[in-house]
Amino acid sequence: MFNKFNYIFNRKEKRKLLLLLVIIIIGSFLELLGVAAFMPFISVLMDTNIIYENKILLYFYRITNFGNIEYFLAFLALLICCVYILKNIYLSFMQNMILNFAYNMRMNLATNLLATYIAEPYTFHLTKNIADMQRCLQIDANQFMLLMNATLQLIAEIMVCIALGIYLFDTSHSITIAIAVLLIGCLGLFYLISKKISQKLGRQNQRYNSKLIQWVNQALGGIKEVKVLERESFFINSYKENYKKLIKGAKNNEMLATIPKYIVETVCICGMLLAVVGKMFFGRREIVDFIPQLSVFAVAAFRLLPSVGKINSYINGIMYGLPSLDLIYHDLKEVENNNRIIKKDVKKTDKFFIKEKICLVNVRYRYPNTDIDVLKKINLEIGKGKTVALIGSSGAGKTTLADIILGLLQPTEGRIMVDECDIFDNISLWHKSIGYIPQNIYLSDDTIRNNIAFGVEENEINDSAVEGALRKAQLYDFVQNLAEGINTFVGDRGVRLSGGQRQRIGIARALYHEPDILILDEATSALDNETEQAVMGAIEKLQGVKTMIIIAHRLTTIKKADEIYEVVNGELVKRNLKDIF
Ligand SMILES: Nc1ncnc2c1ncn2[C@@H]1O[C@H](COP(=O)(O)OP(=O)(O)OP(=O)(O)O)[C@@H](O)[C@H]1O
Repeated sequence: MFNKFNYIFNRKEKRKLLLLLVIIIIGSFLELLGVAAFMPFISVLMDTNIIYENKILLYFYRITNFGNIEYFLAFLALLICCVYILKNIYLSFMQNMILNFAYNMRMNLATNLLATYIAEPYTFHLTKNIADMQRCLQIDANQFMLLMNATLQLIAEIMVCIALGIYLFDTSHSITIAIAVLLIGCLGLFYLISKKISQKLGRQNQRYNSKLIQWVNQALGGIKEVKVLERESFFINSYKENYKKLIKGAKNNEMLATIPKYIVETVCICGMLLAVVGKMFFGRREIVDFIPQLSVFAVAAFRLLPSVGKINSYINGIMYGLPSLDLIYHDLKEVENNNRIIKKDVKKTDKFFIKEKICLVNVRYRYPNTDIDVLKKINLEIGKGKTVALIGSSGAGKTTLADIILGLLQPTEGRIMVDECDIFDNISLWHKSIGYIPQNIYLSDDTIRNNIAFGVEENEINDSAVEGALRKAQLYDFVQNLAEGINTFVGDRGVRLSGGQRQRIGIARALYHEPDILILDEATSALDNETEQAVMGAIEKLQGVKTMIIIAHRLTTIKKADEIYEVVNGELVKRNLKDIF
């Protein structure tokens, strides 16, 4: 566990943690002071002669110069109040620091995880389940925070128990030993039994949480099909079934965490009474002599009982959270070992300027964990300003080829060159030069303006570029007629727009940053003939100005292409316009 913490925390966080530990140690001494402060007060209350027997008490009695025991007692009471006020102010400050640290850790961890997931190669996302990543970012990061908080609180409570234990041992060996033996025995046994159960419940909790997210995504993501097929109850029941299993585990774990509280209370009270009874029968002193000691034990118990109970619930919390720590550690380690495409810093205005051509040289591609080459030996030259169309049957490998040209997939063999440069030498620069229009445009629940600029801060959006892109995508008139124009919200995934409008927003998005190269992957296949023609008309106007790669099923969309290639058995075969039409 500590190795994993060591891996997850950065240097700054480790320094903060060290500082917190020092603050916690000081806090436990203050707790001790809170209990110990009662001893002189009770002793003087029981027997005023103590003042003359105890050097410190005598010193205070003399310098305060009250001359009256009642006033001196009131002074001691006031002193205890002050100790408690200061101690508790300090402890609240300490708690605030612990919570701050744990919550900040949660935020940093979740942000780091998201950043690492996003930075991963596209192939990582092809194999990873989104619900698992969502759970890791939300639920596991939160579990980690709870685990972190529980560990710090556990250290604080253990420190308090040790400090108070030493003090109590000094006050009465027998009572302390009796209680300690009983406590360690009972709680040790309980811990051994509950450890495995808690970890198992934690792992179950992870699994069911993932499933819950998955059911929500499936039910709401496919709401149209769910409604038309009237499968509402299937999704609701599946969700509820999972929830039942989740809450059963969570409840059992909560229960497991509360049991020690009752054990501790029973053991402490029984232990203390046993020790007193033992002293009464076998001790050599009068029972009245033990009253100050017993009072201190009562005060200590008042502080210690909840503390020991909490220690157990923290241990339980740690066990329950361990699977989340394992998973976060595993995910961070996994991505560390992946070969990421190294990105170089580029200026906003930088671009790849094609002088002559884009070349695909002997490109071979095989998806990870498969044993078939989807693309075998692709050689292709696309001259500057030319439009190349790629056709082929379903599953032939057109999208794979587009993803390789986009730099999302790295060829298993071969290179993608822009004049003399390999695009993977500076992938950011390449991405700035291309506009990509996929078959399904992802629209966020935001305005048309923000969806076109996509991922650009609102105050940095270039409105004339948005307008230009809208015009080129044949959307300008439609947007002008909307009551709120470009500030109209499109709804989640663009539900308030028609398929054709969504597609054209995607085209406008690709054109917004004025790329030199356009890659269209079945970009117009969802549009009706008329809209498709209008959009293709707009795209055809860019012919000669931009270098274009068009993947299409409908041959009408590639009529004006300069060259046509068909993907057959993982290879490219040049086709003639006349042969196709
Ligand atoms: N993530 C993946 N892992 C393994 N194999 C994959 C993966 N994605 C695609 N494939 C396989 O690669 C082959 C080519 O798929 P691709 O999507 O490139 O075809 P396509 O020509 O674009 O098809 P369509 O026209 O139907 O979109 C298919 O046989 C497909 O099963």
